[in-house]
Amino acid sequence: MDGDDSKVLKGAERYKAGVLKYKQMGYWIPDYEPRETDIIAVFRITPQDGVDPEEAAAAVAGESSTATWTVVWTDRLTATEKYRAKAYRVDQVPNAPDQYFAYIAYDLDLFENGSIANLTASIIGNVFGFKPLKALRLEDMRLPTAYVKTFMGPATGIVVERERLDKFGRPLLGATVKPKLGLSGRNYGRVVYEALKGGLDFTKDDENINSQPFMHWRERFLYCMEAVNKAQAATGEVKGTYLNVTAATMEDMYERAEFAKELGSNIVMIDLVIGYTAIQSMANWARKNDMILHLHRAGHSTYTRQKSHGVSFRVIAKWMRLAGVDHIHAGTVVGKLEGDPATTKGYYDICREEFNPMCLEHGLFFDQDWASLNKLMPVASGGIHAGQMHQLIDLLGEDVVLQFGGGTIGHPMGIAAGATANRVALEAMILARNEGRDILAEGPDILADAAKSCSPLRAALDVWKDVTFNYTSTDTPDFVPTATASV
Ligand SMILES: O=C(COP(=O)(O)O)[C@H](O)[C@H](O)COP(=O)(O)O
Ligand SMILES: [Mg+2]
Repeated sequence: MDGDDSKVLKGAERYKAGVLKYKQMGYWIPDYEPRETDIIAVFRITPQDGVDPEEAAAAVAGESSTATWTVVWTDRLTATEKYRAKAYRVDQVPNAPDQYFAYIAYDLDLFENGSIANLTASIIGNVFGFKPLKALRLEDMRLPTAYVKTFMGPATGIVVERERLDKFGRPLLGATVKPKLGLSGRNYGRVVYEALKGGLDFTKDDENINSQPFMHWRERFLYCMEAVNKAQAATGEVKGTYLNVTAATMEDMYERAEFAKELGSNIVMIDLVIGYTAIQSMANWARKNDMILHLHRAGHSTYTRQKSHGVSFRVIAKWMRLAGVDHIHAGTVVGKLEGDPATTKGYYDICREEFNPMCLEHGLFFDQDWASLNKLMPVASGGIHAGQMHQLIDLLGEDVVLQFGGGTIGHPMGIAAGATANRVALEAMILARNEGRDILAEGPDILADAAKSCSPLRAALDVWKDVTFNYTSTDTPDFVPTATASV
């Protein structure tokens, strides 16, 4: 094409058969002011060498909305200017000369109401394999109220979950049953009973426990619910165990969920790998059946962890709040798995706030109003132990489930003692916080004092005292963090 190839072409020139730049086709509109009802996505783009970043942004807008590689006259049968996504801003990423943040606005009419599958087919569809880009990452999205309101949101929500469990003013405590695979139903149920009787609120199936030859699902559900009922009778507290209903088909998942309900379970669990449509179906089921729905984010790190390509977990957290799960694994900062403090704070805010103000330091690129959707309980899990209680409460706050799998079941005095150590550590720390003490600075002393009258806590502190996971985070914010982030 001759002349200025960054200008939007008009009339006959625009619709002549052939190939045009995406900018010429109208996908780069630098003076576009997004409408209140537009969905906005910010992508991190790494253009191929020699590709103009604005053209790359326009290409992303094109391929994630209406365009193909060549001019098609059938565009003229549509309200094409409305349906074209519009790249309107490109900023260099701080300290990454080959990367750019591209802002793209999408008209609401491009999307079906209440469907994560439909949203994602556009926003993370073809575009991630696009040749002019070396890499592409979806960093954040602004979801307009008009769109948020087409979703049901969390089936139960934090407020109602606490009321059903009759537990207030402190984080909830859980544990993932270990070993992850291989226990028989009877032994599995014993682990659950010991952990709940010892002081935990919840136990949980691990992500990969479904219905294997060593323990079929009905066997697990029967022994687990026997354990829950006995532990409730022994302690006088409400207890729960996340029964993982993840299975090969929706029919199997419904069957398992119905059986969990029949046995009196207050919670069921699914894995992120079941897919967005299955998650939304299970959220609808949970809402109709007064069931808390726990989501384990199994698989997310395959596409969330690397900064240059994939989808940020903050976007997954937003989609999951829309989709309607009640619990979501959101990181621990101090544990065994990836979790920068500032980035993690952004995820927790997405789960728990009514309104997220823009906060680049925590990776939040936009204001986000949650329009009265229920709050989603974040779950901190993965390599944590009682000796970190002060850090966990300081970093993650009160509306969170703290899950100690190895940190309960690996206790030298047994599973119930492991649970007691965690419960005593938690209650000592909440009491100290409520008395106005500086728990971050005084945490180790508070724990040591509590351990004087609790030998299980003493043993936990002794055995895990030196365990930390100090590695450099991969997924860090690009904008200078403010003082130490606490959620
Ligand atoms: O099995 C565990 C934790 O076990 P343990 O407590 O013994 O380490 C969970 O699968 C991880 O928390 C998942 O990670 P994330 O919560 O980051 O999704
Ligand atoms: Mg696990």
